[in-house]
Amino acid sequence: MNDLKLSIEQKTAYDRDGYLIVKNFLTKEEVSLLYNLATGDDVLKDKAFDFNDQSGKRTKLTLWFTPGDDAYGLLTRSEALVQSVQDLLGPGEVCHFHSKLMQKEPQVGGAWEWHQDYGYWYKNGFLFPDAMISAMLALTEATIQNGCLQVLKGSHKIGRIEHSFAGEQQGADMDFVNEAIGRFERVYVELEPGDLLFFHSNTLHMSEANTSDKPRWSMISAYNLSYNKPFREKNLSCITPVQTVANNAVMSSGVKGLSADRDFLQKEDEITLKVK
Ligand SMILES: O=C(O)CCC(=O)C(=O)O
Ligand SMILES: [Fe+2]
Repeated sequence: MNDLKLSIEQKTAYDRDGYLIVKNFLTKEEVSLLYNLATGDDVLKDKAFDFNDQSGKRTKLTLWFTPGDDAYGLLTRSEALVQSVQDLLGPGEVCHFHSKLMQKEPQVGGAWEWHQDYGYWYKNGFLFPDAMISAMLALTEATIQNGCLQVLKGSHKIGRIEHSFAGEQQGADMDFVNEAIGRFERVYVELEPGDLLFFHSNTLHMSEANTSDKPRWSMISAYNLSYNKPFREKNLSCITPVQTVANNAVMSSGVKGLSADRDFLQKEDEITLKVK
């Protein structure tokens, strides 16, 4: 793992643009360990649920709250990742809200409507969007062809936009989105395996369906500062400071899968997701 220390310039860019790309955050060995685990682990597969877009295409995702001692937990607790989150969010205790393994399969991987992650999290009762961030780690390459993330550069400055159900997802009010599209640059975030993208909880983003013959797999981890205590979300992970581990923990732990008694999200239990 890259001994990441974000520069003042990177922090300035994040504050200005609402996102920051860190190339080669993970080594090739780490990515292949994590990807093999993602594709081979029965628990990760068993706990996955389908998340449908409006046209019926689906993303498979597995979401857990408390980070454990498995390779994914160790990654999200690594000094490099947690310290970078700290640098971007500013003072406060860094907590891990949840991580999702996103499995966007060839031909069937679904689209994501324009949204802000805070469009979801506001509904969980979080008050402070600036205390929340998403970190997306590419496990495969992400390209325009396989439906990479698109962000509107600088759109986090808009503040929260109203969100309502768009199929099973939350979509931002399209009048505001269309206005924003006219005013902010649209960036296609193409990533190599091991690259990392940070984005602000109010950054408008979306992705197209994966109509290519290549999968797009990623992990998205959401972090929060402990003072930002939500009044609806019951899971305590988001206000529990992360116990950090050394950057080499992912590799030195060997391949270790997630245990089945982890606090995985059941789709039915989540108030921000509509279950038909
Ligand atoms: O991975 C994607 O294409 C988008 C997912 C996303 O924005 C989310 O889960 O909030
Ligand atoms: Fe999102």
